[in-house]
Amino acid sequence: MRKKIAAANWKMNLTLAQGEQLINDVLQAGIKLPEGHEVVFAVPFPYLMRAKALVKNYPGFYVAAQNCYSEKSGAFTGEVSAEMLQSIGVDFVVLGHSERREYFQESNAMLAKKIDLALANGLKPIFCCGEPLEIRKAETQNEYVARQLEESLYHLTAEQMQQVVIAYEPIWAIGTGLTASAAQAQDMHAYIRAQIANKYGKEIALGLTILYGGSAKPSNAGELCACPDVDGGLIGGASLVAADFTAIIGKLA
Ligand SMILES: O=C(CO)COP(=O)(O)O
Repeated sequence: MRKKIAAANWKMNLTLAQGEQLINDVLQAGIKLPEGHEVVFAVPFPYLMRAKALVKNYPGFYVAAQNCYSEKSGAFTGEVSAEMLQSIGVDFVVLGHSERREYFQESNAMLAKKIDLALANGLKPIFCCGEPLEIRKAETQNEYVARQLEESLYHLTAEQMQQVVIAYEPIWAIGTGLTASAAQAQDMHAYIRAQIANKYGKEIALGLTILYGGSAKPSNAGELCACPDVDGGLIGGASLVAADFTAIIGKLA
């Protein structure tokens, strides 16, 4: 059975005190995670060690970085390597978020290098893909996402692919209040799984966790998570409110 994941992406929000409070509120909510369900907090770099210490004794709770650099080490002032993240006990790393692609010019090729470094350092990549509005309007979203997968992931071995989590985040749904309908999410998730099956075989595709992201909230998470190919969510705005994120964790099906 593939893993179901509720991942919080705080982006560039919250002070350390606010973040600690939020994690503690979620941990204290008394959630009993069923076998195979995981919760991930993708927090800003300066909070990673603290976040890891907070979740350490809670099975099924993990931390993620929101990025890492595409080179191993060296003279890259201000950047953070995958090895550094591993050295402080980080579990996952979000790679290829559309905000990084747009504001920091991250290309599919650069992301392929980040994926390799993450995997080489024992980090599980949460690889984000998804189309902008004009592509959705032109109904070419499948080709667009297929290319993102191909150019950043298809050099991986089958064994490496098993460590990857994919997050489908249609850009037009991020932070806009516009959610993909359950049917739109299911269609794309099924398409992604079929692409992975073509490349890596059915078994690996069936084991792949594919998250949905884009204005997910307690009121729509149940319907989204009930889709057969939606294995959880990568949650932005609603993950900043403990009660909302806790409610979404409860909707993992
Ligand atoms: O980008 C997202 C998660 O990575 C989604 O953000 P929102 O949930 O705020 O739309």
